[in-house]
Amino acid sequence: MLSETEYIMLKIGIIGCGSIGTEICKAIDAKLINAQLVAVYDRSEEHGGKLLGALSNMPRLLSVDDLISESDIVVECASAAAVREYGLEVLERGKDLMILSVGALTDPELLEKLVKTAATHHSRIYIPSGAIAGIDGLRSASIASIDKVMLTTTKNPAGLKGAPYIINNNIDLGSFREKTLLFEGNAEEAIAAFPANVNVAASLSLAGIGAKETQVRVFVDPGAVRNIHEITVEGAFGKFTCRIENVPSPGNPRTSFLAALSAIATLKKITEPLQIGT
Ligand SMILES: NC(=O)C1=CN([C@@H]2O[C@H](COP(=O)(O)OP(=O)(O)OC[C@H]3O[C@@H](n4cnc5c(N)ncnc54)[C@H](OP(=O)(O)O)[C@@H]3O)[C@@H](O)[C@H]2O)C=CC1
Ligand SMILES: O=C([O-])CC(=O)C(=O)O
Repeated sequence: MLSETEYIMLKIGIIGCGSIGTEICKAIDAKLINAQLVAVYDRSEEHGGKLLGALSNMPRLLSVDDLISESDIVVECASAAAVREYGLEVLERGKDLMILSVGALTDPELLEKLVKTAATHHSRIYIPSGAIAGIDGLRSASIASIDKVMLTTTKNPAGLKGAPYIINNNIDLGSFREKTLLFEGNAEEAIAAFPANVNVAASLSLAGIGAKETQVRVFVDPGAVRNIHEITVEGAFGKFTCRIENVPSPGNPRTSFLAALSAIATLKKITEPLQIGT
């Protein structure tokens, strides 16, 4: 947990130097956030080196151990495996943790361990809204009863390439000529099937009624130039629907640009006195 003076200049360490990590680092470099980028880490030396080359105020490329020591908050933007490998250690050492690979938290044991560890060590876990809007409304709505949360995701074949569901079912992504339903299930099943494509299903689950009750549909559309997420929530408050047409990141067609912007906005929120939104 940060003291009042430390809020003045948050020390950030980034695990994962891919498309989201790069955008966050560039935002800190451009002084969009009142924070210091102290260290980055990536298992790919190439990605780490490329990122450093794109920054004017170069952070250090450190081991995870040293990165945690140097940081007030560690931002995971690598993979669900990275959450499992490093999440607990960050929190045990009293540092805050931001998680982008939210799908990791559909494992109830890991979620419980992380939350308990954060509570014991007075650290916080931040989950940005990521590539969707509507998390604020869902959190408010979930104070009363919720009857339904449904996510419908539509991506171009390039945005679904490499997913376990595609590989295990021998799906030829090049064979689709029109928008087609590929998958229907709950958020837990969706994360297992598309771990790098529907982390947003995990965020919705955490904000709402859990991964078993949150419904997910995944469409492939060869004509889609954007990553589209449609969200329907119904409950005691009434009903809302939300449709986000995301521009994919240039470096990773699976990941929407909004996901990186959301992480940047969350870091800004941590450093600023005025807190807007639920
Ligand atoms: N919450 C949300 O709304 C969203 C979440 N995401 C998730 O955020 C994460 C980052 O996305 P993105 O930046 O697009 O991903 P990228 O693939 O562009 O970058 C991830 C980087 O992290 C590295 N990496 C992966 N696992 C580890 C590990 N265990 N230890 C160290 N480095 C690791 C990768 O190396 P290598 O190339 O060798 O794998 C790669 O360099 C992903 O898990 C993605 O699924 C994405 C979009 C939206
Ligand atoms: O970026 C997106 O559109 C969503 C995504 O990949 C995810 O939630 O994992």
